[in-house]
Amino acid sequence: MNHPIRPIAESEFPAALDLLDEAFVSSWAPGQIERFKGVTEFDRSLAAFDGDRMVGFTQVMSFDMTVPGGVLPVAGVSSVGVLASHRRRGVLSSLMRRQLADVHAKGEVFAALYASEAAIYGRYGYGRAVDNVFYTIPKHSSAFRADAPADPALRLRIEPPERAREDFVRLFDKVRPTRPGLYSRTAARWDATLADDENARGSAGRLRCVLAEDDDGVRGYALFRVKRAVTDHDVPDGEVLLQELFAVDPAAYAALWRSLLDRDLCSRVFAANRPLDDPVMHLLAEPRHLNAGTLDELWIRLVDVPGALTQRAYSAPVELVVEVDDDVCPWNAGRWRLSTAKQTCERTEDAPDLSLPVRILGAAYLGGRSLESYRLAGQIAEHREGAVRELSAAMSWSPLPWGGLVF
Ligand SMILES: CC(=O)SCCNC(=O)CCNC(=O)[C@H](O)C(C)(C)COP(=O)(O)OP(=O)(O)OC[C@H]1O[C@@H](n2cnc3c(N)ncnc32)[C@H](O)[C@@H]1OP(=O)(O)O
Repeated sequence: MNHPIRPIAESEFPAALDLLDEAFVSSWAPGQIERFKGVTEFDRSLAAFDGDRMVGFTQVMSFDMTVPGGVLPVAGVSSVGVLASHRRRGVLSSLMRRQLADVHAKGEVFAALYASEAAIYGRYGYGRAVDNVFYTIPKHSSAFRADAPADPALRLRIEPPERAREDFVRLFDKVRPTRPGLYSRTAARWDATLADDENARGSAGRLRCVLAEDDDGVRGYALFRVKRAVTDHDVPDGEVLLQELFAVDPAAYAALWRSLLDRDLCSRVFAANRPLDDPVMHLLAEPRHLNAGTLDELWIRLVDVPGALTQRAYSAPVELVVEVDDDVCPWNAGRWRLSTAKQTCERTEDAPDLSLPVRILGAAYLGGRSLESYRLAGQIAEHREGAVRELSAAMSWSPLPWGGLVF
């Protein structure tokens, strides 16, 4: 192998920082380095070397991720970079193969990542599993429907975020099992989420929060920043930049949104990353004013096809033979009989009902991607009429998947 690969020691962390700085053409701010170190698991960090020079890097962060009907350990792949001097020589491919073999050996049945570019990871068996939505709601068009939920018992509480951290953690952990894609946050991940130094603020001002609660406790929270601005005519024109908003019931959810949309001195709310089925669109009297766009969010790779398929729930019963193509993880390749009634997925030599690349199973795994649409795109071969629709219906899930926070 041209570029040997091995896990790095903690003493090699500065070299990894230099490499990522160069690969992403970015600069580390002091607080950022500590936060990044806090979420780095050195025994799960891999580097490729040219002599004693580190030329490629990637790491796995260990999470629990909600899947349809349960919660499973997942390998969160992050911080992938190759020096510009060593690109397009197969360094990334070697790192990806080694990483997937390690994940398989550890027993995690799937891996997840956020891609910097959508063209990179399909070749390694990752499928585009989640789309998110971003939108800008103008305050002047933000009226809610008359029947929007309201609860007079709810109160709003404003706090500096660091004082409400325990409330966020408790509330988030209540919401996390309810939506596929949401994943566990360590204390270091919370440190990064609540980071508020100059670098984290940028031009958007300090991190703020509002909580919705009643006498029994917190029912939701929103984290946001406010970018102050005025028009040429000195009219207040600030913008609320929503970082995250979670609530355990519709009235708390509506109250939090209302408090963001109604802020004085602001003319709009920008939400950069929300689930495709975000309920706010059903609260607005004129939802066209969401000004929405979509982007790919989580990419999912099934590392152990039978393990992954038997450890999620299904929306409809199905029994069929799936033929999987997987040259990166050959242990997945071949024919599998999936039976949701028996909750089994076993190797078989029977004729397949459909054939597909492993990336498409990954795309559908969290329940947010229609297999039928891949068939219509000519990427699934159907050998028995209706088989793709059956599997597509069984794998679909509500609510739609969403990771919510880039790792
Ligand atoms: C989860 C994350 O961390 S996402 C962040 C990814 N990193 C970045 O975007 C940082 C900047 N880019 C880089 O560091 C590098 O260009 C990388 C990591 C994207 C690619 O590394 P390389 O070592 O050049 O990739 P490698 O040579 O193994 O390429 C393998 C294949 O991927 C293709 N490929 C690599 N990068 C890209 C890209 N950005 N877009 C499309 N195709 C790509 C190559 O053409 C090659 O294709 P082939 O197999 O058909 O020949």
